[in-house]
Amino acid sequence: MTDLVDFAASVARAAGDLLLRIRERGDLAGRALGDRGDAEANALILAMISERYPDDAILSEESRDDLARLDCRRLWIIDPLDGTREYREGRNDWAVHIGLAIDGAAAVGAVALPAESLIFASSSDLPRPDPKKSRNIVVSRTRPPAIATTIADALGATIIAMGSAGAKAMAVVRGDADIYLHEGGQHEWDNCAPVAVAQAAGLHCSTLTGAPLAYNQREPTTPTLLICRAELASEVLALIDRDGSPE
Ligand SMILES: Nc1ncnc2c1ncn2[C@@H]1O[C@H](COP(=O)(O)O)[C@@H](OP(=O)(O)O)[C@H]1O
Ligand SMILES: [Mg+2]
Repeated sequence: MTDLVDFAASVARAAGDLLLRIRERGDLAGRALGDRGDAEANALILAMISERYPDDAILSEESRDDLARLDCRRLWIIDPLDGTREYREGRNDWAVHIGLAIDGAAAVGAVALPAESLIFASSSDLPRPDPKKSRNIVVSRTRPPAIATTIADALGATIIAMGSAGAKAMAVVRGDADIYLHEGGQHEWDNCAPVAVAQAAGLHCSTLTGAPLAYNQREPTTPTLLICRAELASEVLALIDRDGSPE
């Protein structure tokens, strides 16, 4: 497994460096910048994975979905640029996701936060921050879930809006936040690598009903997402249940 984790991290690093170079060139802006970053990072990632692991299937946000993946035990699930909006805006909260699902579970992952020169991988040397007295909940900048307010009120927590599923999940891994909540749907590439890293860091990962997250599904979507400190999971899930299930 170490080889796979190191490889995922090296791919995330290479794609992140490329995305930084494209943005720093300064010749593109807005949608054109996002499109160029998506396309070039995707091409680099696909080339690196297919050269090293030619028998593995790949699911990418930026490539046609080949359903032959359903017959493969191993599926690389990649988002070359998660938080495209934030990348285009010159912000730091965007990420590269390199995940590997094995038998439908998020087994290996690397998440790069290139604008912060950080890479997180599903290895054992992840930060294990101590719980703080004050609580933070990270949510989407553009699609904050209504349930976050109920949970923030109950826990006395502060809601922080941030772009990118990877950046939010890594905020919990780093200890900057305690809970990441999402509803309204995502695709498997938005959360496979972040969940692999979060699980390796000992965090709770599930849907908002507490159901396990599944990967390499025919329809590669995730209804809702909860990533939080393990000791908060039952309280948060009970609050969501009491409020009325979002699914
Ligand atoms: N309701 C929804 N349906 C599909 N994808 C969603 C979604 N809400 C968020 N996402 C995706 O999840 C990622 C993180 O979103 P957010 O920053 O709002 O939390 C984004 O990925 P991309 O930037 O790769 O498109 C976004 O497109
Ligand atoms: Mg994404």
